[in-house]
Amino acid sequence: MAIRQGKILIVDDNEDILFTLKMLLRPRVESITTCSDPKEINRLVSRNQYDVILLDMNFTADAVSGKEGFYWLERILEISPETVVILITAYSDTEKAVRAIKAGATDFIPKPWQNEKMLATVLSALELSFSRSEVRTLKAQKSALTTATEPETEVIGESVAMQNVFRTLEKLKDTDANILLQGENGTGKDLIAYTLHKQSGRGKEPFIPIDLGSIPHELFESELFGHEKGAFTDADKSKSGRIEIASGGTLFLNEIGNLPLMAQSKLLTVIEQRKINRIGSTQEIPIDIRLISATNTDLHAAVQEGYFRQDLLYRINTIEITIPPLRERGNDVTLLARHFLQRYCQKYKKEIDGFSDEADQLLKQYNWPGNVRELQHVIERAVILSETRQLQYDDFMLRLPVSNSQDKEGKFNLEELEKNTIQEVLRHCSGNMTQAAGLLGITRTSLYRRLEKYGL
Ligand SMILES: Nc1ncnc2c1ncn2[C@@H]1O[C@H](COP(=O)(O)OP(=O)(O)OP(=O)(O)O)[C@@H](O)[C@H]1O
Repeated sequence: MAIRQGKILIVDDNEDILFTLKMLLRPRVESITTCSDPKEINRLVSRNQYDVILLDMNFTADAVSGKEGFYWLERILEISPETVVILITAYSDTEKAVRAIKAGATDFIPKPWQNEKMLATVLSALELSFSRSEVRTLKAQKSALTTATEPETEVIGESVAMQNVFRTLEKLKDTDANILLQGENGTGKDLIAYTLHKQSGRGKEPFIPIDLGSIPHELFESELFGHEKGAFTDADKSKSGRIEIASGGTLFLNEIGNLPLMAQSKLLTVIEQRKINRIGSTQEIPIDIRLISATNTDLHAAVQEGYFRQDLLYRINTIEITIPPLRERGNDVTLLARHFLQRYCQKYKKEIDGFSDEADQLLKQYNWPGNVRELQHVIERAVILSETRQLQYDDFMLRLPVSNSQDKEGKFNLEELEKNTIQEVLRHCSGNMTQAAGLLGITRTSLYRRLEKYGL
């Protein structure tokens, strides 16, 4: 007969009973812990996530009333409200049984028990514990779904570069292939990932994003894989990870290049075996996810440099899509600028018809190191500050030494422009990194990366 997954704790001060129960349950249940001293309950339950606890009602201090059993039942449910507790007693009566159930026990077994009945009760208690855990996962999914904001727009673009992207997206409509989106910050990778999800057969299932660029390294694994109570110092509750929550739908791993090597190998195992173990648990949870990843770094170079696992890259990049930077999208800048102008005029109840010629020229000539996100911020800020019916050059606060940045052949030197922009913005923000990153429309991490690159 199959062994049932799950962790059981048996608490009874009679060693013979502990031994007999262990022998009875061992062939059918994966993990059994016994304990003869109820004072150990606090420690054990705080550090482990038991699915079911079999608890004696009468210990040596008071052999008959069951008071101790009720006391320990309360303690257990205080520490771990999700645990299924079954009470066992030699002095059973209906009144005690009713009290036990009211106090939160799931079942009540009189001593001496019949083996078959005991086994059936324990197995259905395990079943109940797993259903409860499924309900918790569904609740976590629901809250992740309600907190994940839906994009306010569809992907806008008429340039050749974007039309190529749209053609690839169209081909991927009915596939479940793992996709890697590559592109600079703010180019629209999040938005495209969401669009891919919505167009797929999983469109009605959850889309669960996780931004590996913004969560602290020490939380990566617990965010991704979840954890059991007691798995580490601060783990006072069990928690489903994002992979588990995304099951049935799409998991979007943004800034996957930030994943440390240790977590990379765990992720690889998850993708290959299609199951996960929460941290601190041996229980395997089957998962069914479509994976979309995004990065602003060159993962192939990271593989060469030893920062990224090649086998993982091959798993996540069945199809690789490069999202072009805004400066390579020609007239899309104007198209997007008009789109954002309309949106923010509505939001801030302003009446602005368009851009002055000078402002229009600036939008076209500017380098947009922070891409669409930067354009969006620039327009929003300009709409808020503008006092005229047309947005003016000065409203954008983008005075760039554009003409000085032409190289000998008369072409714009993009790196030079980016460096100048960063310097200008840093001066403008008096060196405040968070503010500067916000104005540039990039994350603080990528601002630091660029400062390092340009030796600023
Ligand atoms: N083609 C587009 N049409 C309309 N809006 C866009 C487009 N591309 C990006 N945006 C908007 O620009 C903002 C930044 O886009 P998004 O967050 O998708 O970029 P990203 O590449 O994922 O950035 P990061 O690398 O920093 O995570 C969002 O508000 C998004 O809705």
